[in-house]
Amino acid sequence: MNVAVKLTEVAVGVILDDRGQVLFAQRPAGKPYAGWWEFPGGKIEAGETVQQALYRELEEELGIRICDCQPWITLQHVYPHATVRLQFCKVRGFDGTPHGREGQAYLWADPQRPVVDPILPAAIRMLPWLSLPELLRLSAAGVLGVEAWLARLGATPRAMLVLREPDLSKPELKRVATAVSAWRRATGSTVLVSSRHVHADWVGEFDGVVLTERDLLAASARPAPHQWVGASVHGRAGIEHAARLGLDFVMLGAVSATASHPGEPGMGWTAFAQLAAHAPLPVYALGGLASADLDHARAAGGQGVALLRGGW
Ligand SMILES: Nc1nc2c([nH]c(=O)n2[C@@H]2O[C@H](COP(=O)(O)OP(=O)(O)OP(=O)(O)O)[C@@H](O)[C@H]2O)c(=O)[nH]1
Repeated sequence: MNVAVKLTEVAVGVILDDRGQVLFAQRPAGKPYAGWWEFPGGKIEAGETVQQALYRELEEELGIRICDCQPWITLQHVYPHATVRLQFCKVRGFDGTPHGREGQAYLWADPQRPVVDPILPAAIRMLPWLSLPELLRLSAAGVLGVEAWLARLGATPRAMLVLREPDLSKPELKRVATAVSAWRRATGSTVLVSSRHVHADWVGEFDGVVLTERDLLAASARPAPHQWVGASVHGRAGIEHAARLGLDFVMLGAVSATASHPGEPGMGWTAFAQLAAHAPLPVYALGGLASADLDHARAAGGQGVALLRGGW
């Protein structure tokens, strides 16, 4: 028998300050999971949008009026008391000073060292994702030329880089990978390698892997032992499979027309938003973009932008 599950819709605010700290609130006595820490928010009432519900909840709970709020992650979680669909939004701007109007404790903390404990199971999944940058750079030695790109890499401070070079010869790849390893050590950067290169002996030290969509769809488990695992996807099937495997992010594209695929129009921001704003993991916009597109990506529910030519 198919029993319909009642879904409780919840709007959640991941409120960020200029130093990257987030605001945690403690669930008050009398509620399920009393004493556990969470991000502020609450149930969406009939007829409300996510943003309207969050505006109301944060004013009621914390006395603040949000003015910069974007969708980020949507996920379902089954608790003994309810099945919830949580729509996490990033809040980067608000008026007023947060104060616990319902007597609950709250505090600002670094999401990588949150000091509060215990944190609700569905909220804790956001913490590693909060250390992902908004700008992901894809190596561009093949499109800009090896020497030109290595010069630009050398002038680039700490960043998250995906090494993906489908068009270089083996000796060129080895030279690029050696330089990338040295840059990684010198700047404390994070380097992820495309799954098309991951078994090559030249690859050097790196921090994670980005699966091609083909490798993603062929995988039945998250590849071990990497700190970060992402995937490159073109639509809903890829996003859903990446979420099932517990990956950290996807790059979704192409959003705009790209020089790599002349004549093919991109999916555009509307289609990107329909997928990204409902995705259960962070989604970078990819394809024909520049850092000036970051505002579009944020507004569309994206984690940020992944840049090839536009990143250098
Ligand atoms: N606000 C919030 N709720 C979360 C988070 N993570 C998470 O699983 N939830 C779940 O989402 C649901 C939110 O319901 P709530 O009881 O806080 O909502 P509310 O303030 O409207 O409560 P009320 O109807 O009792 O007044 C709870 O089941 C809670 O366990 C989170 O980070 N923030």
